[in-house]
Amino acid sequence: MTPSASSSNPSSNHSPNASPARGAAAGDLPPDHPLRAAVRKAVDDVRAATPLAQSFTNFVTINLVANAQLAAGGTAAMSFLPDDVLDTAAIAGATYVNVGTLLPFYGDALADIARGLHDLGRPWVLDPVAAGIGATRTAILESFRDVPPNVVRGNASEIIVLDRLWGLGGGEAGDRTRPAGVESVDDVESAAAAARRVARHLASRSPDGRGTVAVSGAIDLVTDGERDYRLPGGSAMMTKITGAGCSLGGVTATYLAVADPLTAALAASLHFNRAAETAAASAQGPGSFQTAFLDALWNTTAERIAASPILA
Ligand SMILES: Nc1ncnc2c1ncn2[C@@H]1O[C@H](COP(=O)(O)OP(=O)(O)OP(=O)(O)O)[C@@H](O)[C@H]1O
Ligand SMILES: Cc1ncsc1CCO
Ligand SMILES: [Mg+2]
Repeated sequence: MTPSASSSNPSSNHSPNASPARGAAAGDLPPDHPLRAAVRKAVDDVRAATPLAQSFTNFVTINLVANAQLAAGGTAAMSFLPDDVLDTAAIAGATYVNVGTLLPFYGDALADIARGLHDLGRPWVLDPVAAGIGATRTAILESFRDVPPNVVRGNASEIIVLDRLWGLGGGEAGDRTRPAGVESVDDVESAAAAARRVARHLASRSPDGRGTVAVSGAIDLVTDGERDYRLPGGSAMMTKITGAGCSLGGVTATYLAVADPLTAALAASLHFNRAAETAAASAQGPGSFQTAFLDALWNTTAERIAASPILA
């Protein structure tokens, strides 16, 4: 189906010459580019190995996160206590942390979990949902600064705020944006500089020197701080189901269980975009779209995901 919100959706434009981004002279990566082989391998490896990625996530979308991880080929486990999360981290391929809904004990718990994951050297993905709203969430996100994740996945407003909270050089006078609840009020391109700064910060704190930020929106942006990759397509129907972003974060953790941060973020975002296009073609509205989307996550081939437009 074609929702009215998709009139500006570039999903039908898969041309290598698709307008990439403000000021960027980007072209599609060639078919033999190593990143395409890495993405294809990650998709195959998840389906072969069914890796566990655990989640500490919000209670609005927790079921969709688990189901998307299963449909992508992984397995799920949800945990909220530091001892439970850190014991599970030892056997999980990666951990997903989402700060969408907070409870009083989360402040201490999440600071302990981030420190523990760092000390154990276990990879994790942060989804800084609603960054900038509430002193408790701000304190939690600030506590991650020195023991940060390997991947940050969020919408544009969340990435802009995280850059500011971590004092990475953004936050010019007057730049006081924050999400409207969990929704972005900024477009992806306005978060590009912040995304690069956050990615470089992640890399600087990681023993392997790698870190990646994925900014979701009409054209997703994935950056390792050195190079930007723009991923057109998907469906605006994704904004009509709750948890599209949360489940993308969970599936990014699934891919992080088998791949490096950049490959994991690319594979998850590309997988979501292709599955969303398939789902939109048959859905009658948000309910059937969510069902069709899970089916499409399951059925989309590694070849199709790896052949996606990747503008760099
Ligand atoms: N206009 C759009 N056109 C195509 N795809 C979109 C559009 N907006 C969002 N998406 C896709 O939806 C998914 C979730 O991105 P979004 O930016 O909505 O996350 P979010 O705001 O964190 O969502 P939530 O917090 O509600 O789970 C991504 O795969 C993204 O590519
Ligand atoms: C609606 C909502 N509220 C807190 S988290 C969440 C899910 C989308 O991020
Ligand atoms: Mg979100």
